[in-house]
Amino acid sequence: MARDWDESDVRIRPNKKGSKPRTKDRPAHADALIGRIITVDRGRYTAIVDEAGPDERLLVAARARELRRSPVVVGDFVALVGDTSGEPDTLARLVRIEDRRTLLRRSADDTDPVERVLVANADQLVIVVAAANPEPRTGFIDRALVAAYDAGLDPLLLITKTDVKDPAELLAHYEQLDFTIVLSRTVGQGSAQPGEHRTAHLESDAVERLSEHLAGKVSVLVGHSGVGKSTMVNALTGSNRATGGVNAVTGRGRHTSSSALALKLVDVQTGEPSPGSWIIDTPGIRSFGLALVDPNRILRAFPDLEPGIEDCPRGCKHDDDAPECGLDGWVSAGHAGDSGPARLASFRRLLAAVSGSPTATN
Ligand SMILES: Nc1nc2c(ncn2[C@@H]2O[C@H](COP(=O)(O)OP(=O)(O)OP(=O)(O)O)[C@@H](O)[C@H]2O)c(=O)[nH]1
Ligand SMILES: [Zn+2]
Repeated sequence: MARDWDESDVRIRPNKKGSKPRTKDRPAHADALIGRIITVDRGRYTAIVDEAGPDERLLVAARARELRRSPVVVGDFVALVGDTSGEPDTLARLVRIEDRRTLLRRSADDTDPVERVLVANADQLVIVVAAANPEPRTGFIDRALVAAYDAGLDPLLLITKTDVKDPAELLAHYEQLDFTIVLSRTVGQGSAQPGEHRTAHLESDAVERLSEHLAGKVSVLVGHSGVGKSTMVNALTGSNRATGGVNAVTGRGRHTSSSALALKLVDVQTGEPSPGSWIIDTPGIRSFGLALVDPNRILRAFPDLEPGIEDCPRGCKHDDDAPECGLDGWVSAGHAGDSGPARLASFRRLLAAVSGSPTATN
């Protein structure tokens, strides 16, 4: 379809204000291929085109001059022109970034308003913590939850290493929050079978449970070093990063940069790629600065509490230091149900995380 077009079909009207094409009226490069960005490395963008189709292939592209100042991130859908053969040593031209459905971003820290765009068009944020070794930090989880809600992603909490420690205490902490929690553990103390990699052997039920939640979605994984992220990603994608096996998808050797990387989820039963299911690993992202997040957007993640702010005084921050906050009355009147008080506490914990209050950093 799109290929029946040719450059001459696209009439770009002269623009009085400058040289920018009137993309709103008629897209420039209507003959372009649309690709999904799977990794970004030093100004080179790897895109997958004709995904799951007969001509599925990877293209390496560089940004067109007019996009020099526009960040292109993993998960972006982009328009590609020029040499789109995907042959070795060819370079396509990336001429347009399609509208983003969701956008995961952060500031460098909580007070720096400069936006870093991290991942586009993801559906889900998988927050990975270990039950122990390293100890889970609720401050990190809360912070990641805020980032997820702010970006429009569904959060999922993955607690690894439940063989090392019972996660009951951590689970109790999040009892009242309405998101999916998956527990995983290793079995057989990581005793490597011949032909197996040296990584721990994850209980297959846990891997299956998680992969059910990932099927058909684009999921971003975040977590601190050592929580078992790579171990899980390897189990889910059939790749082994430690040995550089990632190139089944990236077409390259070991992924050495610290930028995000999208990998295809593999069907645990058949070993075949699961269509439309992507896992985005983010080695460079350890936490989220939240300077960009408006407290009212956090509240949007608590629809059971939200109507309560109608009774708030003007400019109410809804936090622990807001004595006239309408949320207290709303909750004590029972409007938010039995779980209201805990939900309000959770909300205020997230608020505290945004403002960097010490109560959130446990
Ligand atoms: N006991 C136990 N060990 C695990 C589990 N999952 C992973 N591990 C081990 O934990 C260690 C860290 O795992 P990785 O997968 O390398 O952790 P990571 O989060 O990718 O860490 P970085 O590569 O530093 O980002 C490895 O020795 C794993 O074998 C688990 O469920 N239980
Ligand atoms: Zn209030």
